[in-house]
Amino acid sequence: MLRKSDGFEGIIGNSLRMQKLFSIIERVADDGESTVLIHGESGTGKELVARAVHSRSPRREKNFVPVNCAAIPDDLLESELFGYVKGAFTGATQNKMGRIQYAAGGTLFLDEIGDMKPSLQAKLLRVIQEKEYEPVGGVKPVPVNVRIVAATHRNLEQLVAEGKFREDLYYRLSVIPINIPPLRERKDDIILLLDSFIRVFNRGKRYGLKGFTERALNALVNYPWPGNVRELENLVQRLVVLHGGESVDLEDLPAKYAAHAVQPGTADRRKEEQLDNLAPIALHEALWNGDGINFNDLVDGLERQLISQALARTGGNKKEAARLLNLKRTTLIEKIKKKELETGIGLPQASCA
Ligand SMILES: Nc1ncnc2c1ncn2[C@@H]1O[C@H](COP(=O)(O)OP(=O)(O)OP(=O)(O)O)[C@@H](O)[C@H]1O
Repeated sequence: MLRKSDGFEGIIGNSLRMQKLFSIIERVADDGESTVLIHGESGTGKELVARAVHSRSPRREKNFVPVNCAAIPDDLLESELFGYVKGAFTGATQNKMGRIQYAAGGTLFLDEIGDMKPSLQAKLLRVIQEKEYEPVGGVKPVPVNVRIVAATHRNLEQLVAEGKFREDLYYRLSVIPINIPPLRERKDDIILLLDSFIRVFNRGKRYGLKGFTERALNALVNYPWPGNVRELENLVQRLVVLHGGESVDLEDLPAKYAAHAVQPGTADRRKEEQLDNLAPIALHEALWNGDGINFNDLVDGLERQLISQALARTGGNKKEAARLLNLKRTTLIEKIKKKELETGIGLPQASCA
């Protein structure tokens, strides 16, 4: 069973980076007004984060309106966003409400904001600064109260430097920047995500996917996931269809994933790498904010993750998990009880053959 700490508003993750992200979302949502700029590679969950900001905010009773600026042709985007008045152009036989108006009182999510053309950037700036806009063909400004949450996978600062994005809009948008780390920088979340999507895609299936062998899991954890969580989600969906009723072994994975299998003899090197990696993870600068850190929570979170991952790798076998963790079995059992992990262990037996 997934525990509350394994995710937030449908965003799965319990790595330290994600825990930090969840607490930022909570603060930002409480504020309810400031403009937010979410940065992250494709498939990292930018829309999920934007939805979480909305549904935790005082605006939650009003609409959350997503607009993908890259998916709508430039000439249509203006009337989509701002609406138009009757007679504005041939074919405008009646007034049409724009998505900004539809989001009034709520949140307008502008995905791929880096693709917005300069004339629209100017109109958007007016919405943020003056809280008003003019529909296409309109002469009277219309007041609107909307929170703008924008997202991009591009480097907006660089676009500003290249003269492709308005500097004043950039500063207005990035009042609160939120950065979503790519999956390869939070590998601790991979097993949790696999488990979570297996549950989702197994639902209602006669023969659900049983899980992964340790060899397969190792390859997936090593893989760099350029398409991030979306790619992982798609892979699990495909495996559920192709291997329902079985466990997925290394040979069952598509070649590009299987190519990341751990070669025999590299285990010791990996252990050393893990030790080397531990310090930067634990001391990551992003953890620190003005109020300092919550030492006990962070240490507890790290222990929970290590225990859940060891249990996942051993199909819930505590003796084996204790061996992987180099802990006494009794110490591990004590920790599991103390942390109430007994019924909520990361993966069910079935998820890791
Ligand atoms: N942490 C997560 N937990 C659960 N599902 C996730 C997570 N991150 C992303 N997803 C899922 O991955 C898919 C892509 O997420 P989303 O559309 O929010 O990403 P995005 O960063 O906005 O991508 P793009 O930039 O390509 O639009 C969705 O199906 C979403 O539900």
